[in-house]
Amino acid sequence: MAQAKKEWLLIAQAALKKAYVPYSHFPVGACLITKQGKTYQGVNIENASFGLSNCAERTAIFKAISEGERDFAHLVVAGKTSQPISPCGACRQVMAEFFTPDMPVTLVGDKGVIKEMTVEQLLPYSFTGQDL
Ligand SMILES: O=c1ccn([C@H]2C[C@H](O)[C@@H](CO)O2)c(=O)[nH]1
Ligand SMILES: [Zn+2]
Repeated sequence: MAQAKKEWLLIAQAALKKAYVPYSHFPVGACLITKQGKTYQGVNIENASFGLSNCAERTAIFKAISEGERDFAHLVVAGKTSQPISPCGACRQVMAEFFTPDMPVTLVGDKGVIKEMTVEQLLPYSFTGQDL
């Protein structure tokens, strides 16, 4: 694996311990990489009103967007799952909003198994601004 990608993986996994998950005890970490190589970490942040919880992927995306970033190269998502973690539907839709269909998304669990997908593979035939 390329050195940069190893580092992104470590950044996503390091985020796991910052997740705020008092209800699910299911931490998720993310590392979003811009085309210029800057990284944004994200974690899931839960709420006593469960539906207000925010996933790690969207936390990383919203952090970057609110800092003015628009051009992204890669997203890495890490879970403590036996299989590579599977992003939820809401996050897939937000990915489709901000990422190109061919952008790579790396999914990892805690057994070292890595799944490489693209945004389009995660959400085929997505609804976007071009449909409006
Ligand atoms: O890809 C995923 C899947 C789930 N979660 C969060 C949402 C919730 O806090 C917890 C359990 O669903 O995991 C993420 O952050 N990312
Ligand atoms: Zn999600």
